[in-house]
Amino acid sequence: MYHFIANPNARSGQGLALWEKIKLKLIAEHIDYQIHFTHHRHHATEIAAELTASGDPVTIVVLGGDGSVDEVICGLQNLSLVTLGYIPIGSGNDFGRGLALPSDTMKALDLVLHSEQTRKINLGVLHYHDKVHRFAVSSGIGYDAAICHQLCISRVKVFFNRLGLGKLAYAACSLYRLRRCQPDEMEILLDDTKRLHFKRVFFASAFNLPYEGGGCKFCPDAKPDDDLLDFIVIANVPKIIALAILPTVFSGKHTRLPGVHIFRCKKAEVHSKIALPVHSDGEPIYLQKDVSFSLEPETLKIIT
Ligand SMILES: Nc1ncnc2c1ncn2[C@@H]1O[C@H](COP(=O)(O)OP(=O)(O)OP(=O)(O)O)[C@@H](O)[C@H]1O
Repeated sequence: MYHFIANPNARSGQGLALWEKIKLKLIAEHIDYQIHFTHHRHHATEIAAELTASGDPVTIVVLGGDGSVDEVICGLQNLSLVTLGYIPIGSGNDFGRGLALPSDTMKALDLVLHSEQTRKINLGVLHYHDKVHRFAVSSGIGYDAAICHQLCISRVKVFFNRLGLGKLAYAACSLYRLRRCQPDEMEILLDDTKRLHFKRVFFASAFNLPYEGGGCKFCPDAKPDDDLLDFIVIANVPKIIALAILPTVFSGKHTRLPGVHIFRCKKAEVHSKIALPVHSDGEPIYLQKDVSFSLEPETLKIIT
């Protein structure tokens, strides 16, 4: 039995129409399934928690964007008994991109239904105050999170999604937020031993997969099954250089530029002098000064 958790609102409202196409194929192939639509933010977390509470093996298929994946993994219990399939119908789809899953809806469905291959992946964990929040792709503090916060409140994403140009929404918000960004000091501690101090930090982010922001390859070498996080800090360069770095992240060539610092670790603690936006898989986690990133001890099985 496949449990589909579907965000009808993904890609600015196109999720429902895509589900109708999927449903026809499931019926035609006599697939045993249940559909669970999300009705509000964080609903996918509640559904995932209910589906995995019993302690029986369960196959869950997420139909949505990176935000939906994030909400589902945050609800999962008994990780070792869960098999997760993913049909990317969001605007960013960096989870699917990072795992090289098909971007075409029907091809992704075909893979979920007929592939016999699975891959065990790590899940990241963001810690803030006394709270934890899992992430599948990336989580960060500063400028990249400010872009995510902006995307959530602006109409730009809806506008570009209607034109089928969802990625441009991220580009537009990146430029808008860069003008307003005030880089400030951060203390960073990696694996309890390596202490770093940066004076003018744009952002500091932990990556489980290479891409965020709809295809920006910030950590080109991040692997989801190496039991490590790739940790990037963009700091100590003038804004004009930060602006020059932005287009190079699509090719991954930014790693050679000044101001780009990439580390590999199991745990990163960040203490920012000022409260800054935080995100987990693009979902806003308010403003924070102290956050840390680590890995979930258990892995999650993904249909690939
Ligand atoms: N029924 C709903 N109505 C309104 N918002 C919803 C509903 N279901 C889920 N959401 C919210 O929609 C947000 C975005 O969802 P999702 O990530 O699936 O799509 P997307 O934003 O188009 O894709 P991406 O995250 O890849 O850019 C999530 O924060 C989720 O909480």
